Amino acid sequence: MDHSKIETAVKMILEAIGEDPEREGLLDTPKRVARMYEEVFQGLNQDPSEHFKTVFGEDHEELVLVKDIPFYSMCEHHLVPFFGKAHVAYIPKGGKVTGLSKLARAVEAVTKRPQLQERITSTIADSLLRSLQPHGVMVIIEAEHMCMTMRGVKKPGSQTITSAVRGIFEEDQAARSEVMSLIKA
Ligand SMILES: Nc1nc2c(ncn2[C@@H]2O[C@H](COP(=O)(O)OP(=O)(O)OP(=O)(O)O)[C@@H](O)[C@H]2O)c(=O)[nH]1
Ligand SMILES: [Zn+2]
Repeated sequence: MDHSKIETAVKMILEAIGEDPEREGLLDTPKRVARMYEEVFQGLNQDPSEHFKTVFGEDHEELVLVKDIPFYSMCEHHLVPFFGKAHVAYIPKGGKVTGLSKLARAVEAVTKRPQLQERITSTIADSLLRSLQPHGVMVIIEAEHMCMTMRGVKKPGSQTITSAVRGIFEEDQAARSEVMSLIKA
C-alpha cells in the first residue's frame, strides 16, 4: 500500500475542509490514517478461497454453521464503516469439511476492503461453493451502515440483512428454516 500517497491525500482533505494540518493535534494524523487504511483494507489482495485449502476428510454430510462472526467493513460509496455479524452455513459433501476458523478468516478477507454488503455475502458463498463443492451454502449478513446512521438519511438502529443461498438450500425450505432458527437461537 502506498502510505505516502495516502498521507498526501489526507493532508489535502484536512486543508480542503478548512483545517490546519500543521497544528499539533493533526501533525501525525496523515501517518495514522495511512496505517489505519493498511489495516482496514488488508483484505484487498486476499482471495477468500485460499483459506478453504485446509480440508479434512470427515464423513459429516449434515449442517455446519458458524454464526455471529463479527466484522467491520468500509462502504465503498462513502468510505465509512458498516459492521455487524456474518453467519456462514454449509452442508459438506464427499467427506470435505474445512477448518471452522477458516470460515471466519474468509469473512475477514472479504470484509477488509471497500465493499457492498451484497457483494460480501455472495463472494463468501461462491468461494465456499467452488472450493468445497458442498451440498449447499447459506450466508446471512446483518449490518448497520454508518452512511445511513451518522449522515444522509440518518436512521440509527436500522439493520440491513442480506442472504446468499446456494445448492440444496435453494429448494429445501426446511433446511433454510433450520439455519434461520439456529441463527436466532
Ligand atoms: N446496495 C447497497 N447500497 C449501499 C451499501 N452501502 C451503502 N449503500 C448505499 O449507497 C447509496 C449511494 O447513493 P448515492 O445517491 O450515490 O449517494 P448519496 O447522495 O450519498 O446517498 P444518501 O446516502 O441517500 O445520502 C446510498 O443509498 C447508500 O445507502 C451496500 O452495502 N449495499
Ligand atoms: Zn455508504
